[in-house]
Amino acid sequence: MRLLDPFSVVLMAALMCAVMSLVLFGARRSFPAEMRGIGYWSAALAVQVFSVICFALRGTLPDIAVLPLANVLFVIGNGLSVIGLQRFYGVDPGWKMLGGAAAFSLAGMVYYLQVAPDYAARVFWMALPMTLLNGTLLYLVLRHGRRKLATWFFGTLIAVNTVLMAVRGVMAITHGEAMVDVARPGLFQSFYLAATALQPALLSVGFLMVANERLRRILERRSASDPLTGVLNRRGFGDAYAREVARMARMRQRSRSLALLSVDLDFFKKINDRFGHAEGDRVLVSVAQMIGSALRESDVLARFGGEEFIVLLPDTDLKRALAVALRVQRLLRDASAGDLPSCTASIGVAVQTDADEELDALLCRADEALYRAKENGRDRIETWRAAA
Ligand SMILES: Nc1nc2c(ncn2[C@@H]2O[C@H](COP(=O)(O)OP(=O)(O)OP(=O)(O)O)[C@@H](O)[C@H]2O)c(=O)[nH]1
Repeated sequence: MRLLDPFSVVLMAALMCAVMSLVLFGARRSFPAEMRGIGYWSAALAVQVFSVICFALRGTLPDIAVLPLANVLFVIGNGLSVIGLQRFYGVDPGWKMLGGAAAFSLAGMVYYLQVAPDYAARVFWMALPMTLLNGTLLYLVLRHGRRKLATWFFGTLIAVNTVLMAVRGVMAITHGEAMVDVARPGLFQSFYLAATALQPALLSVGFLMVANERLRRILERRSASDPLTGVLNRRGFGDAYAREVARMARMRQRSRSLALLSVDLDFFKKINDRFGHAEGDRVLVSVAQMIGSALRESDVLARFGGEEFIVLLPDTDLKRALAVALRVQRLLRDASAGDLPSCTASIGVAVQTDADEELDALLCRADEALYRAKENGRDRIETWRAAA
């Protein structure tokens, strides 16, 4: 029973590969530089187009001129997908595996075409590197992919493909040439033909879905952080604060409290004026690191702009908040021996015990305390006190 015409299927496959290759090549520029591997995925598809062209020349040119090349290009195409995914996940690219798989397939193809012609043996031989490469793709997704819908879709496609490659290899040995020759009619042959034709384009869609998911996370992170120091910005801090207050409300314990430190560098304008803006930037980066080193994992550090940092201390009362503020103050003083210009900070401390209080009100109270620290001579810590 012939379900599919091999030539038409192969032609459609080549066209899909070519289009997807162009799509990925164009898309690669719209992704941030830290997202790597997309260019390799595009190259992988382009190589597979050439592989299909070689397969299509079968009959026009002698088998020995086209089949080894077509198969090796198919292996290289799949190998480049592996390299692309390795780079995408930040894993060292396995060039040796790609080279080894290509050499292995070339040797087998030439041997089973020229020396001991055997179609079934060729299919089995080719199934080995293809199963290895697709199995590596699957391993990479399982090991490094985030458990998201896009990853499940991508992983399932790769798993189906890997199983198909392995099954075809086994069937070549157990059932012989008639069962695995795609030029012959048959259900399995047609299924294999359709699946391998769709595979490169479908896998690329899966890869693009995973890449988009990564892009979404990167943009989300960027929109929540301060580009200079890498700590949270006002937006990110607002989200972290809202999460903390919601947690506080859930606990329904009146004794629970959180604290806020408003840390403002003293006479920072002088540092800029004397050493230049770039040096001022370096001081801000180093101050952010210093404050961060004085905090617990659960504490939240942010820079809203300028030379003011805000610290959120969950589950913290006034006494502990003052201890943290003191630690920050000491760290800044001690750092004056380093290569960067030294600076001190004034710190305002406010504590929140009511989960219904708004962030702006808490910030206002911390700022009032900060203002007093500035007024009273700077390089000081003041706590918010209700007006008498
Ligand atoms: N290098 C650098 N400087 C910044 C940045 N943002 C704000 N500034 C500078 O920080 C300085 C803040 O100056 P002021 O508000 O007068 O405060 P100050 O000099 O620290 O004085 P007090 O806060 O009163 O102790 C200004 O010179 C701003 O240009 C930044 O991202 N990088």
